Amino acid sequence: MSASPPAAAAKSGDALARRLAKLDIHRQQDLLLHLPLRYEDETRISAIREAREGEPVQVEGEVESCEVVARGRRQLVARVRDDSGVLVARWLNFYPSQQRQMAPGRRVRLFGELRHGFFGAEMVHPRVRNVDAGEPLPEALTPVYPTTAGLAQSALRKLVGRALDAHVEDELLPPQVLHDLRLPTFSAALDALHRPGPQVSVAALEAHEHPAWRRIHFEELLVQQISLRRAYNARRAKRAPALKPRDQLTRKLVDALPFALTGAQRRAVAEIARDLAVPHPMQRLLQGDVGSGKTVVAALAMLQALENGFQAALMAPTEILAEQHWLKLDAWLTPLGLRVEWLAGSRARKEREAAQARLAAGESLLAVGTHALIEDAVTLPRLGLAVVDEQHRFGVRQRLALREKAVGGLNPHMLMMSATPIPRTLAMTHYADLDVSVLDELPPGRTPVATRLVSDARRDEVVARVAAACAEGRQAYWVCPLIEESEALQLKTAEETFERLASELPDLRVGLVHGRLKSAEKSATMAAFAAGEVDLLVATTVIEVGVDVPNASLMVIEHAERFGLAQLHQLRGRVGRGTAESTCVLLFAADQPLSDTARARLKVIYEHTDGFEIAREDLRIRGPGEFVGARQSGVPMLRHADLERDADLVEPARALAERLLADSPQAAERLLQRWLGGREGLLRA
Ligand SMILES: Nc1ncnc2c1ncn2[C@@H]1O[C@H](COP(=O)(O)OP(=O)(O)OP(=O)(O)O)[C@@H](O)[C@H]1O
Repeated sequence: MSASPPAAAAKSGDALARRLAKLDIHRQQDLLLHLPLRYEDETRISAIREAREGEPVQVEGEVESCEVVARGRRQLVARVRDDSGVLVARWLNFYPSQQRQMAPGRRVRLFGELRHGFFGAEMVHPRVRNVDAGEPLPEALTPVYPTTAGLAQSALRKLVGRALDAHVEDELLPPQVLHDLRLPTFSAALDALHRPGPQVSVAALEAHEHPAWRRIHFEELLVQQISLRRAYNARRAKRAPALKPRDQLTRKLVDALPFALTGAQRRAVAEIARDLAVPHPMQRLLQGDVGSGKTVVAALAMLQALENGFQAALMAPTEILAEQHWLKLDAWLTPLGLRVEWLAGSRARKEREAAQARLAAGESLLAVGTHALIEDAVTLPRLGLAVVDEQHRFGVRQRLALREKAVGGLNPHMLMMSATPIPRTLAMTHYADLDVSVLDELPPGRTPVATRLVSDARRDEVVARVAAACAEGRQAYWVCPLIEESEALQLKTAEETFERLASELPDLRVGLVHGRLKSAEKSATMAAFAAGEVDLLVATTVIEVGVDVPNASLMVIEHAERFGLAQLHQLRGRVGRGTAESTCVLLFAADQPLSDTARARLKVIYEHTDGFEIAREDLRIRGPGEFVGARQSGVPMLRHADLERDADLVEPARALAERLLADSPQAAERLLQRWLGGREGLLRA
């Protein structure tokens, strides 16, 4: 895009190129997709006397006078007259060129907001255009583009205009799709957005409700699908060990379990088993609602690797969670004669080194741990399956690091697990490069958790309820108020809550866990709670995921209005895991009004128990951002499309992406080029 020499031109061309690069405009055609933020209507002229206040208008008249007034700060003050009256225009900071534009006798069009003040009509800092009498008005609305310092709207408009003039129709979508979805062609959409005619409603354009926008949204979603699908295909072309189902260890585990697998678990196990048997790396996301039983599904997948002489490892983001998994796997697999190695920061160095040595020598085939698993000292030479729990809490690099523990170019299969249900549109747009298994069925015998919303003015009654539940031999959680701004304050609050409850409930054995405790203390307290030696566990959100104590039947969450929906759902999921009737009490602050969002969240959690439903509501309330850590996942970000508004376009985009990749790979490639240019690699890094 930079101008050609001579030197001076080249220099200013470079500066321009740098500014454009800031807007992510690197090629001529990037200008086409640099779409307006809003529009100004310069297609009509208002009479000064009749011009409406409070909205941008254009007036035209002759400059009667123009002078620099030094009243405090220097101002440029001009009077402009049309047939209906006079208007005063003012500039606080001005250039000599502006003064020249406003020379008395010149004819001007002023664009800006007009006020009818005490001294008559006034405009502050209007935009000025010198015109000849009778000069025609522009036929299109004036687009206003996102820009950057040093790049004027007018310059950007010219560049876009030139790119549009040079653009030749380059329709890459099949006519049938345009017809079915009632979309304009690419060129027509660009024209409509960059140069909308005067009859088009500015409001509809700015609200992205015009068919031209729909075309852009669809194409952007399509490009995202193509890009994800290509990544998927590229991965499936790589080689991985074929881990055939041999039904030896897996059968033994299924027979030994104290429960029968649910239908959903059996389905997921079969999907995974099929993937593992293929000599290409699996990349599957296992999504399950709270308490749906993901761990056993992971265990069966790991055993399939073992049956084929390969190792398997499971990594979880927190020590509490990793330890829970380890305890479960250890209890299930030790009876089968298997050793499960436990790798976490808190383990004594000697024990850790011994475990690492057994894994490195291939004597041990199974490892469970935290980030400790991806430390340099760890090798898993025959790693055939890497399982990552709560995968969105890890960075891309960490997930890859686990896979790279294998040696000799071995490419392990990956199973990722998430306890945060993700709405379907979001899964399709962010995880289209993964296969997804869903556990949408809870083990039988669970009674739904009753949710109560209680004002904290009635805290005493809630404390009494805790006492009653524990007197019946049940256990309870009390979740401390969340204080995101300060970890120190969070700690103090947790300790105070603990002390207060311990003194209010002298007959109960009360424990405390929070993020700042040493790992050994944390796991001792958790173990005591699991063993029924602690009645009431006061905790911060460290217990959010994975904690599984079926005898706990009461959960109290203080200042529930401060928690996010996914968090509340996860926390509530800590109870109702046994057969006893369980209750979750959401205490909310009585002394201050709830924000609309907080109220909406509490209503959703009160009304719904299904995680997928809650996730859909959550998406509606706060948008997709926090669900998936989109930036981390390396998926190209959507600039124009909106998953909520354009939900109906996602499925057609997915279908067309697959079709294009199969039947017209060139069109798919050109779409990627059009939208991402050479940047796809960067975005996916
Ligand atoms: N089919 C089943 N029938 C009965 N109990 C089951 C079944 N599957 C798993 N469980 C038990 O249900 C509990 C929850 O299982 P698990 O901890 O794997 O859930 P999870 O999906 O990880 O949930 P969370 O994300 O809430 O931790 C465990 O105690 C587990 O042993």
